[in-house]
Amino acid sequence: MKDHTIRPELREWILATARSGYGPGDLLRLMRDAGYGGEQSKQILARVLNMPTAAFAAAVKQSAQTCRTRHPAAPQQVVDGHTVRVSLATEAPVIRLLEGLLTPEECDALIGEAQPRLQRSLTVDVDGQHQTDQRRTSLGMFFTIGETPLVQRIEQRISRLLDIPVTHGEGLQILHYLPGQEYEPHFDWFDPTQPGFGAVTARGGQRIASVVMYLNTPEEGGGTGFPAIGLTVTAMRGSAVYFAYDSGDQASLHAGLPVLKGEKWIATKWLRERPYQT
Ligand SMILES: O=C(O)CCC(=O)C(=O)O
Ligand SMILES: [Fe+2]
Repeated sequence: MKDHTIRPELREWILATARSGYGPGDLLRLMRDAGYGGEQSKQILARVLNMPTAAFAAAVKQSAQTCRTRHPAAPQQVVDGHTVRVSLATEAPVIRLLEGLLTPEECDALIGEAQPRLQRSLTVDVDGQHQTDQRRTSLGMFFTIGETPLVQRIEQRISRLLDIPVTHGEGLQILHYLPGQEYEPHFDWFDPTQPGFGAVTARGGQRIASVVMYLNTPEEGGGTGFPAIGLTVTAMRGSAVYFAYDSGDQASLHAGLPVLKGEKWIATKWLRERPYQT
């Protein structure tokens, strides 16, 4: 298609709409709603946005798979007959306290399945490499998606509760902390200014939300702290803290506070904006 066949008003409208935050998929839908054919719309949009048509089509496909989690609403949500109470909510950052996300039996069984496979926890450095880290002294392990019937059931429950496909989840991570062990304040999203950003987001894109599930109640300490708002969530068996963020949300800073007495077991589910499981 020749450039001169695109009317200047249309070109202006496309550019203005794209600048105001509409993605390739939205633009395509709007053009079709306005009566343009699918192929014709793709070609016009690719031309105005200065992209090869194939790259534009790939961007549409990607943006169609991009999603956000739904923040569970108070007072409770019933998922597959299982009641989850939403007992605290903040909006900046977005946090929901989820009581009864797991049953005591599920907590114990999950610990039992993870225990034989624990290893020193790793963190992801700025180059996307995994490494041991002084800031994170717990032992941990990862399940693969749907690895056991129990893991599958928990993943299904989270998926329904947050309205996001299971495929957007990273494998469930189990962590075990002993007295003195902690996870110092950090963000779960990947920093776009770091050199490893491309590598860690190549599959699944950015992280958009976390669910930290408490598998036991530590005798003392071991809550999850949100220092930007001065909030400490108590670690209590079966409950969970859900928090959602966009990259750069400084208020989502959080920490696994030191266990003072007893031990702490958690299961963490990190969610990505696009499918992570292929
Ligand atoms: O241990 C906690 O309470 C927080 C864990 C955490 O922040 C994480 O696994 O990303
Ligand atoms: Fe975290």
